[in-house]
Amino acid sequence: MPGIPSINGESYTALYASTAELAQTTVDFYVTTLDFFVKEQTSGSEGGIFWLTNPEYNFWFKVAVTADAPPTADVRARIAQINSQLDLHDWRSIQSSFTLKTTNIHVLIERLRGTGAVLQVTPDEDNPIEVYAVDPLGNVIGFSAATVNSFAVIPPFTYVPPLHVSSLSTATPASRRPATDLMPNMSSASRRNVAVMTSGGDAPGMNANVRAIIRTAIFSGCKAFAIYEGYEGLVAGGKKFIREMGWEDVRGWLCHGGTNIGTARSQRFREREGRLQACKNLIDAGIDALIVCGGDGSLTGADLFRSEWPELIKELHHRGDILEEKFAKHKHLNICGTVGSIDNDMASTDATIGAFSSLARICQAIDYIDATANSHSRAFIVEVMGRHCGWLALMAGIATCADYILIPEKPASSQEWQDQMCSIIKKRRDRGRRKTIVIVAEGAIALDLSPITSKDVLDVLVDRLGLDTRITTLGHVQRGGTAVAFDRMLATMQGVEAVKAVLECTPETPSPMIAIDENKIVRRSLMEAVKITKSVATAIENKDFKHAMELRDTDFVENLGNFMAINSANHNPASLPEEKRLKIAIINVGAPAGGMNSAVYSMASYCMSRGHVPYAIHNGFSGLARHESVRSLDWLSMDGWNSMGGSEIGTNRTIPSETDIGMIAYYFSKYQFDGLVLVGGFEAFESLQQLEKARIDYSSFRIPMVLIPATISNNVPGTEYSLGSDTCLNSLMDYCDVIKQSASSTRDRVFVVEIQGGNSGYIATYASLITGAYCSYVPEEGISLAQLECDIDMLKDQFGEAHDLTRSGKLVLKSANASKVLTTPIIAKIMNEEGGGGFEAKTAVPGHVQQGGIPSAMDRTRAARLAVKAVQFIEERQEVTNKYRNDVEFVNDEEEFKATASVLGIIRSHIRFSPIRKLYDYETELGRRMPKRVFWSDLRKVSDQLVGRVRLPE
Ligand SMILES: Nc1ncnc2c1ncn2[C@@H]1O[C@H](COP(=O)(O)OP(=O)(O)OP(=O)(O)O)[C@@H](O)[C@H]1O
Ligand SMILES: O=P(O)(O)OC[C@H]1O[C@](O)(CO)[C@@H](O)[C@@H]1O
Ligand SMILES: [Mg+2]
Repeated sequence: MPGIPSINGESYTALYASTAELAQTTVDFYVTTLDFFVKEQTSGSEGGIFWLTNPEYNFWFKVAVTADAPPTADVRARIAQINSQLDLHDWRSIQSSFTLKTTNIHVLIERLRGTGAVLQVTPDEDNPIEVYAVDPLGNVIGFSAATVNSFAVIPPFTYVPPLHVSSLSTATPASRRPATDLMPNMSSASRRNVAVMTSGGDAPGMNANVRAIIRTAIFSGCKAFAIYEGYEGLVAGGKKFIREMGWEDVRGWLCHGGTNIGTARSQRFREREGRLQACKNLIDAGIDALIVCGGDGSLTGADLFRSEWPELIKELHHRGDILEEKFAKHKHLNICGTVGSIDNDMASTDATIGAFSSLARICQAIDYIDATANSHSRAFIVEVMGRHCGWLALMAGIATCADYILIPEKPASSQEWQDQMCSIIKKRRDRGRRKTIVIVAEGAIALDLSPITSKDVLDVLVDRLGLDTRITTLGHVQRGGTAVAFDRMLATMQGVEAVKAVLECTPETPSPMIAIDENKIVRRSLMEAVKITKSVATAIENKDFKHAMELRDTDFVENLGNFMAINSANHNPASLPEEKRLKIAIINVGAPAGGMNSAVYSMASYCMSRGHVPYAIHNGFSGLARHESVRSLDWLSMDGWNSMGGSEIGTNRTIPSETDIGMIAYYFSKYQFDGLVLVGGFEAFESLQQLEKARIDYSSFRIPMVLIPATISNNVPGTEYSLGSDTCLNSLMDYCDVIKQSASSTRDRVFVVEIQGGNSGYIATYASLITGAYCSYVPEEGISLAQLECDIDMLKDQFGEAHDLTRSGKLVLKSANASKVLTTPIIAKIMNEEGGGGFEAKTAVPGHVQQGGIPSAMDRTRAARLAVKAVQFIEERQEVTNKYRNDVEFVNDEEEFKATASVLGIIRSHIRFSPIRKLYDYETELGRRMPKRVFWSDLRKVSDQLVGRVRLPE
């Protein structure tokens, strides 16, 4: 050991790694930069971040050291001083050691040696320290966050062969570019051979899931395998069915429908003998982690396989089919489920991969049928899939305003459903509706569990109502086509999380299933999820329908309640007594966004079902101030609005202060509104803030007011989801798919696509993730020349590697506001200039096409859910606003009163009402019209990771 000099006379205790570790030295590393590092989300954490590099292999990684201590000026100064002492390009100058001392810890980087960097750490007694390595994209890798007390050794690096060769090219100077192929990741002991399979009915998004799993596994230093033909392939085994996959093998898969690795319904796997063979095949292929993407059946099979594994392997060992060494190595099956099925019938997750794509197909078909039904004044019975689950039928019913739905979860006696259906349809027809749509889930049943078929429904409509009726069975069209934006995102994020999960699992960890809870990707217990799913079937078999419904996710129950209420509109007696009925206004503010019409329709219909009078304020606040544009909404005039884009009641960006707020207050008073629903983006947010502020002067504003965020930019503080953003992503995705196809066919072409979104990079980031764009430039990051140069170099390399032989079109997405100087045409010009003829760059500007035409099924159904919640909020807060209606004194101070003007948002796994005052004062960057915190930053890393983009350290 060389002597350890002290810096600035700091004292420390030196502890050394085992000499065995040091003896394995193969390459020297050196510190290239040293920065101050604040660990995100842990207030007061601090430490140092170190970039280590190995010049020979062009490989970089970071070591971060943090401690729970507030960063002091003293610490910052000391780190800066150490920084200045380092010659960043001469490793010899730091051959000897240096010390970092923060308020709580000493960190000594004694020597940075080939197979591992030795960190020596002396923690303050009460403050254990987290030491971990992160890769060049900032992901925590191999050496997971661990609490250490004395020292930590970054495990040996493994040279991963360059599977995505293009990012390995030496054309870019080694000093500037980390090679993502050479991830150090984990010790060989913890490296895994990760396999993925798809099973059950194919579902749009399965390919995105497989792509994410394969690439994340490779990125993490694992070998990746695909098992072809589902469990059938697993039972058959061998190289034909269990194939190692490379980075390039899944290129372009994001936009493919179905599953490229095949799927099956396997009888053999249902037998123990088949599973025994599957066990052997997995072990023979050396696979030690299996990710199954499938529906309830597939995951039930996976759970059974997991539980039987110890017995299966023992039997194989006993028979002599596997040797001792393999028996010891594979004692535990590391398994994980990603839920892929159009049926959305798996418990513990809000959505399965493919369900929203299927819903989109159904809605599109019903939109088409609507036109012909309307023309002939006919009734149509549309039969949809879903097996024993009514989710598709229910959500399609909400999205298309169907007249009636029949689903397995809500069986009724023949008499009951026939009477109810006929009564609703008759009243609607009497009111002038020319068409009738009934959606029948294929699993619909009556109380005695006998199936209700489309033909049964047809007979009733013909015999009792005399309607000219047709049946349309949508069939496998529902499973076809490319995945919608949400499914591509869900599948990708689930894939990334699944690989993380299998790498983190220990034999003690219960097998996970990757789920989504509102807007958050979460891990759930596979066993639990399977258990609950099974109990739904059992409850139905036992005719315990109430319990079956309770076992479905809460939003299923909520959506069903909403459908029933909205559907009854003003045909049934109102559900509230006279004295509780209100006058509620709705207004659209800002640019048009998909789902605005559905929000108005659902709000008005729900109001009618309760006995409230819904009013629409047409043409925004300027419309109201100038033209008294208040109209009550009648049911028939809103017929068909759900499938229409834009805003039928008009919308504009005027906020109250820009028009006559006194007039607005006057009209609120004249119409005696008891509540206001605003639907819109940042202007709606500002409008709500101004009305809230003006409550002190105008008592007519002392009513509950709620904002449903609706903007393609998704930049409203207090929510992670705005209506219209999904529609926008889908239209942008379709646009990008077409552009990419053109670029790929022409070969060697890059399209720089200009994306809207104001100062929010949300759309560009998500679009990049779901289209497989090479990169996105967003306002939050700006565009550095160094990064642009690096990107151009990488593109050049990648096109160079492709040698014109493969489909090699690329997309670069650029938010219009990412840079004032580096505009879209200029970026394309620079690319052409600097690309050295290696590729051609062109621009594409989708402009307002991004607002989308017909709103997506997700925007329509979420609009309905949020609109009902908004009305419920207004009902619930009446008492509070009444209390303060004449009490100016409290208007400014009372928390409960302030909270009656709120934003209705989805935040991670919660639906939340956040008081506008709190959001405006503390969580908004007014100048940039943005929330202070964006929730999607991590997604950018995933995006980069999945296309092998190299990100320079900031
Ligand atoms: N109880 C079980 N035991 C063993 N294997 C099972 C079990 N249930 C299902 N599987 C396996 O999973 C395969 C797929 O199951 P299933 O046909 O129910 O589709 P799924 O995964 O539910 O997807 P989807 O419903 O979307 O078609 C089956 O063919 C079978 O091989
Ligand atoms: O494609 P298959 O094997 O006929 O199965 C159809 C079934 O698969 C699903 O599409 C998915 O489970 C169900 O909705 C439908 O009942
Ligand atoms: Mg199923």
